[in-house]
Amino acid sequence: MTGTTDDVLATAGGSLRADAAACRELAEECAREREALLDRATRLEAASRAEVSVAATLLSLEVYGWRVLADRQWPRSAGNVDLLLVGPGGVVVVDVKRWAEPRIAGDRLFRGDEDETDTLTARSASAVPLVVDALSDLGYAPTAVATAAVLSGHRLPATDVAGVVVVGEAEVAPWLLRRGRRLARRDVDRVVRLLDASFPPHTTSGRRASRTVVSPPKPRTRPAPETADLFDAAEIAAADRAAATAAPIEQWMTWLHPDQAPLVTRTFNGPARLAGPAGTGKTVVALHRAALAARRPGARVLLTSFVRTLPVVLATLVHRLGDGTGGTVEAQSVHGWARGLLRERGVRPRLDADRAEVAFGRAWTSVGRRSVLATVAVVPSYWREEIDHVIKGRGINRFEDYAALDRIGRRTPLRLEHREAVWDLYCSYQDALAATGRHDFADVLRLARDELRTEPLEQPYTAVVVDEVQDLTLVGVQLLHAAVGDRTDGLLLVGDSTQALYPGGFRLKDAGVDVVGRSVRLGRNYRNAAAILEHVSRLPAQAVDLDADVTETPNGEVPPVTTRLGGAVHAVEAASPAALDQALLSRLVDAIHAGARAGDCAVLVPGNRDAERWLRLVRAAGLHAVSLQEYDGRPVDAVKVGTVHRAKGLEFAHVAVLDTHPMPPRRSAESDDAYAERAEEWQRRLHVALTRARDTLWCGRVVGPASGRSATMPR
Ligand SMILES: Nc1ncnc2c1ncn2[C@@H]1O[C@H](COP(=O)(O)OP(=O)(O)OP(=O)(O)O)[C@@H](O)[C@H]1O
Repeated sequence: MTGTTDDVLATAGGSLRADAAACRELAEECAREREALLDRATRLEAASRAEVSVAATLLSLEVYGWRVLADRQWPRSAGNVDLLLVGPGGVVVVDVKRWAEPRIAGDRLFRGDEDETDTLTARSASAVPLVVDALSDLGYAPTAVATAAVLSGHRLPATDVAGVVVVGEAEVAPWLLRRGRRLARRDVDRVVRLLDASFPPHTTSGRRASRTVVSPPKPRTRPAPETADLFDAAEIAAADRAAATAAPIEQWMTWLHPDQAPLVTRTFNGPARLAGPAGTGKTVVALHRAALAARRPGARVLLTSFVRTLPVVLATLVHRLGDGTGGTVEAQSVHGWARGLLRERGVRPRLDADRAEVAFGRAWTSVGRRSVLATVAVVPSYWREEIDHVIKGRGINRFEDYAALDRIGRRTPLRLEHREAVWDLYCSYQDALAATGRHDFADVLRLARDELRTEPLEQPYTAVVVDEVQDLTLVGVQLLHAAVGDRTDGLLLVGDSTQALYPGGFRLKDAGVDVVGRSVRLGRNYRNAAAILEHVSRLPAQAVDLDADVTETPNGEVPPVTTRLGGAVHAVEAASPAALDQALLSRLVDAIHAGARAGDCAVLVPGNRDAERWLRLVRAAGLHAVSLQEYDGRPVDAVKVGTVHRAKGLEFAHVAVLDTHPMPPRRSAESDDAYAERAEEWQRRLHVALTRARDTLWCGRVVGPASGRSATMPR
């Protein structure tokens, strides 16, 4: 069959033409792909230069003990880490970003108009567990690992974006140097060795670009800046100086002992209790748990204590621990928090301790003094404590409950007629207080608890961590319990019964808090040098029965063993108070002139008036002094002066304690029971004071006629 001439000419060479068109199309596709690959290569080279530049900046920190592992492979996956940093400030996983227009708005990170926050956090969420996992064998707490995105070629102070520190290249070195000290030098070496093995260097041989990953280049507003001269040696030197002054007593541990580390990540399926003698790291573990809880999505964490000044100090420490990353922890005293809650609910309690004292005086004069209570050989303040701590502190509203109450920790037995008289005194006190329109501390907690019982928090806390719980009343515990409930890893009660400073006690189960099976006792002392611990162990330890029926699982050695050798105890006996003052002042001045840091020294005294007097004395001797009322946990170059109550939960390298008689002066008309109870409280306070000392302890007391007491120490 033949066609027309036109048909023949149109058909001829057709398949070759089609092949040619296909070749041409492929050539154009290759050309586009070539362009894209070249563009990608250019961007990768720039990114690589950015990583080199950041690495070079960080290498300059080697003199400060920082080590840099560059371009590491994730274990069991194709991912990589740009830089892994290990140094005195812990471990930091670094992602280097070479972006043209980074900016932070609110708590989001943008690249131009594009919100990159989720990509940023997703990367950190996949990298951090791998590092934590690698380090867990060494007892390293998860809170020790930070992630940072370094913006190459930009200036930006370190800012927390959803748990990742976003920092300009120029500010990364000062930021690292400012981080609290977390690792000793030999630990840095151990961690580097471990990470080096777990995260091998990325292999470069045989790498091929994949055609499928090639994407058309994104339009750019302007090219990302190449690294300029952003690295400022003066800034680094300043940060290093700041880190050096921050180091001594406020330094924070992330290197937890293997006994402690599992407690940070352990899941408690309800309220939990962390017990153990002074200095065993209870607070450290609690702060790690608070920092970790704050990193969880939707977290709302409260860190609190009965001691007014302690939460501020703890907040400073937890901030150092979390490095300002990973959510916030609210830190407030229990009373401060309760008052805030009441304010929000439109209730304005008028807390007035002085008026309360006057109201009690009236009640005692009109009712108490004429009752059978006047025949009991105790001082009137005993009855005030009975009302504050036993009746109001335990939330008792009905006489029948008080009549049947097991008065834990109270030694003076009260028969029914006594209890009736106490109840009358209580009612009279309440009337007198109501007449003034004022409230006492116990009222504030009770009002807040009742408020929460009527109307629970709209957004309950996800975790509430309570330090020094032994000093909280039963109503206080109920209040905090109501703020978090029985949720998993919610309520954590931290404390040591032997350090209770207030009279009366209760069992947690009476407060409706069940910690059975979730109560752990720490036993290894990290604070007190051996000589100090030995000295303290000679004092009788008096425990109020906070959770008598809870079996604590020992975690570590019991009885406590110290991890710090050496230390020194100076026991001074003077013939008069003036001679004792003089002895301590000379000691302080000599120690500081010999090179001791004023900020590492503390003078602990029994009462507020003694504290004011000692502030004046120290200043008159030409030294700087700061009241523990004002101390917020940040390093200060001044001798810290305060009462034992204000020193709770704190520690100092050198501590001087005044009035270290093992027994209080006996008051006239005080029964044996009443004196024994007061002596127990006295000894617990002394115990708290002495156990604040890390390296040296100075104990002073007046002996002989001026003291009115015997100087014998119990054996
Ligand atoms: N694993 C550890 N390694 C080294 N030091 C540690 C460790 N754990 C805790 N410490 C340090 O021991 C000291 C005591 O810890 P912490 O204050 O937590 O004790 P505590 O049990 O709360 O004491 P207290 O009941 O007296 O308040 C602190 O200086 C803390 O940094």
